[in-house]
Amino acid sequence: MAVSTRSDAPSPKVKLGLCQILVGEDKEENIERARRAVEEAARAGAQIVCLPECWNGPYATASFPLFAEPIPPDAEGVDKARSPSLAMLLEVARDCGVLLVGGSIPEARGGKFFNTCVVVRPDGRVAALHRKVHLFDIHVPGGISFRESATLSAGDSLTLVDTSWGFSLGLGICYDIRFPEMAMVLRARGAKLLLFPGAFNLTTGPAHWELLQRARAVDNQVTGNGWGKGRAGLFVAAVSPARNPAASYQAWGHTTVVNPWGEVIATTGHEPALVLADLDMELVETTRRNIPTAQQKRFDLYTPCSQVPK
Ligand SMILES: NC(=O)CCC(=O)C(=O)O
Repeated sequence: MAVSTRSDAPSPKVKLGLCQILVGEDKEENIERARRAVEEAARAGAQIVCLPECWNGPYATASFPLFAEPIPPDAEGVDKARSPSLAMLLEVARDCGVLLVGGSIPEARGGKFFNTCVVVRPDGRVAALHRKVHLFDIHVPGGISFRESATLSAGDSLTLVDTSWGFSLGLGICYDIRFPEMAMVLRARGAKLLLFPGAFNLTTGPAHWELLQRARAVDNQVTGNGWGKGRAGLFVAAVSPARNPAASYQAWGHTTVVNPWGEVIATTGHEPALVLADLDMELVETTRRNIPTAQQKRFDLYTPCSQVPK
């Protein structure tokens, strides 16, 4: 697997490893590929490792129920036969001693299916579950049509994970990145890194994948006085599957990390790759001090969008 790495962080505090893996029709193979990718990331020194959206089976509405697994709230009770993807995540996080953001897998729960990200601590305990809250239902004539809601249900809460490096990371899944309100709430609750397992496509990928990451990195902080030489916002990373020519849905790839100034500090093409980036979380503090828009917001002038008459 190609290793792509680039970072301008002056004093690295945490190393991120993003696994852009190939996903096919064979669930067992997908699980083994994901396990090997996490191991490779850990060997390369990654402390936080992230897999892509829907890595245990094809990204297709008909496949979600077929590849879905129960995700019991108490990981102790995991039945390896029924939840082999989850069992692997718990095992490999513990074996490698990494904080593992387990991309997403389809989850079977109460007669419904969700697109769910499991986060596992380095000791193998589940830290959080994020169920994709914005379902990918779009129709771009001549481009892409997709309706996740044909087989999936939406989650109903936002997810933040505290880390042993003294910062919280906010989670979203793919289409969730298009909703700045969600990023703003995660940031307001303390997120300094937003991670999005995702799978954009060949229509929206070239147009919006990088743009949205750069926007989310800076959009809470870009205006105001005192620019100085500071930087703005928070770190954002999005992790895609590699492109599989045999798949019905062609993933864009281009797993990317953006710093709080909105600069791409690590990225790759559409082949399988491990993308590494050193994150200096102090940059987040510096930028928030130098461009203090959080303190300058005029909430007295902003009618909440939900209350604006249609
Ligand atoms: N899997 C997804 O949610 C895809 C989102 C996407 O491609 C977009 O343009 O948004």
